Amino acid sequence: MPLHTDASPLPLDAQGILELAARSMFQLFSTMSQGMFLVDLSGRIVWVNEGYRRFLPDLGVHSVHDFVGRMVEEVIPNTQMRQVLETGQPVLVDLLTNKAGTFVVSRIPLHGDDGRVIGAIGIVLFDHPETTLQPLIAKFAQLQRELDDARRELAAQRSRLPVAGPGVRRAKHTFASFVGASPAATEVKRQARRAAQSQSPVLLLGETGTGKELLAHAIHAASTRSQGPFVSVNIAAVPDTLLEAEFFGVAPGAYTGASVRGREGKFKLADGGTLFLDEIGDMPSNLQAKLLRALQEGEIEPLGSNQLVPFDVRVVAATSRDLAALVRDGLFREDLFYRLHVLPIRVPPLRERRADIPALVEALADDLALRNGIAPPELLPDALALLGAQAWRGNIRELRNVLEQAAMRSETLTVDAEQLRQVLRESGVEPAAPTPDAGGASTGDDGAALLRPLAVQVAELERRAIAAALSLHGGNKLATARHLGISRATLYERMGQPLANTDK
Ligand SMILES: Nc1ncnc2c1ncn2[C@@H]1O[C@H](COP(=O)(O)OP(=O)(O)OP(=O)(O)O)[C@@H](O)[C@H]1O
Repeated sequence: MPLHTDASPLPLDAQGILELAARSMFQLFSTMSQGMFLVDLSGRIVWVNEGYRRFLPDLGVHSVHDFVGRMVEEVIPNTQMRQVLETGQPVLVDLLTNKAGTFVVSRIPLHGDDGRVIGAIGIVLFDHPETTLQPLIAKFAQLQRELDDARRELAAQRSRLPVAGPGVRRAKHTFASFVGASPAATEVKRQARRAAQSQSPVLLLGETGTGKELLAHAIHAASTRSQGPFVSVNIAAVPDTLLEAEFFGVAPGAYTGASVRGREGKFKLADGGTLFLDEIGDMPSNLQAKLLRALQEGEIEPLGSNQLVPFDVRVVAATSRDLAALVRDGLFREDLFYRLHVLPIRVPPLRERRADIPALVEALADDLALRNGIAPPELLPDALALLGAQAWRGNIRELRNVLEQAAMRSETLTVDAEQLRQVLRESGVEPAAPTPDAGGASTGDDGAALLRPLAVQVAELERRAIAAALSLHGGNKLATARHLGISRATLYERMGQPLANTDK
């Protein structure tokens, strides 16, 4: 292709092309950047473009005449232009913070014909990077957090301190972290607080993302074992073949390839503290028997050892599966079920406590802001109403994810209903239409509902209580009646069924 045509008159010589390229790039930077200025070899400002002038008031300079002719350090605090003049090395991207704000800047030396530095050019690529570069900064903040976590875990493994090995920590949450003041949330916290006072096993039952793990931490933190370790095992996440070693540990040199020092299992690591067994419904059946024996005897037998090791652990188990149904189907041992089912707590799904949504949104937004180094996203009223109407099958975890994605996409840090709809659709959920009280302003228990005849309201409450207790106990009527503090006969009567003697 010819370089020199009438339509595109490119110079033919290399020098000409270079000069043209330099001029074009200079113009590009001048228009695309937020501002530019030039200093001579002594560091004196000799030129400033139109864009840069708007920073002058924040730098405390009243006119361009007070800027041009001054030494760069006098008017731009923290500038690194002098280093560029002295070393001749460009700084392509840097953050500069001074009284005018934080800026992403470039500094490029200017060379004379003989190759020597004769000055430098300063370019403000972005101002307010905390908003313009938000996705980048958020990503960086997240990577930094992950790096910090990994470093902490590594340091603790090295020093073999049980408090910070993977899954071994002091409790991260207390009851104050469990946000919610609706009747359902208050009741679950009441039950969990009572459970914290006891040494018996606790079984947390509830859909995914309802806060079972958070409650397990809180129970530990409020128990007499709070100074001991909190150790968790997510049974669904560990391959079946590794679970036994994970639970009970491995004796030194137990098998070819086993470490000479052996490995402590989670039971031993949790000694004196709480062992949280998450997704207990996924426990393989051969291990169920071993877990039952360990719980009954208070002793474990590490793999490859024939010695029994005592442990002192309080077990909190959790599952999102219907454990009673698993027992009925022969997939979960009944004796283990009863061993764990001493203090069952049903953790309600979010749709049963919609009144908590505004408070949860506020707490989650603050937490997101803290973790990502941003201002908390602010939800407009239509956005809150939309959130209040969703089914939330993934419960609070899903709410958190939706908020996080919406906040990351919003350029203004306010989130409206349309942005949320988009996020919901992209995660495969068809958004439900907002309902008038969906923002949680009303709990649904007040207003017109409270003015209905008392008998109607009492009957409705009774129906809901029985349904909830039946579901918690997998349809077991005896356990349901006990839970509700009524006789089995009363339960049948309220359910409108004849008393069945064969029923448990
Ligand atoms: N009441 C609450 N207040 C504030 N945050 C909550 C609450 N409940 C849950 N969360 C947050 O929601 C997320 C999911 O909670 P958590 O992991 O405890 O749920 P889970 O029931 O154990 O879920 P899974 O069954 O999937 O393990 C976490 O980020 C947790 O901090």
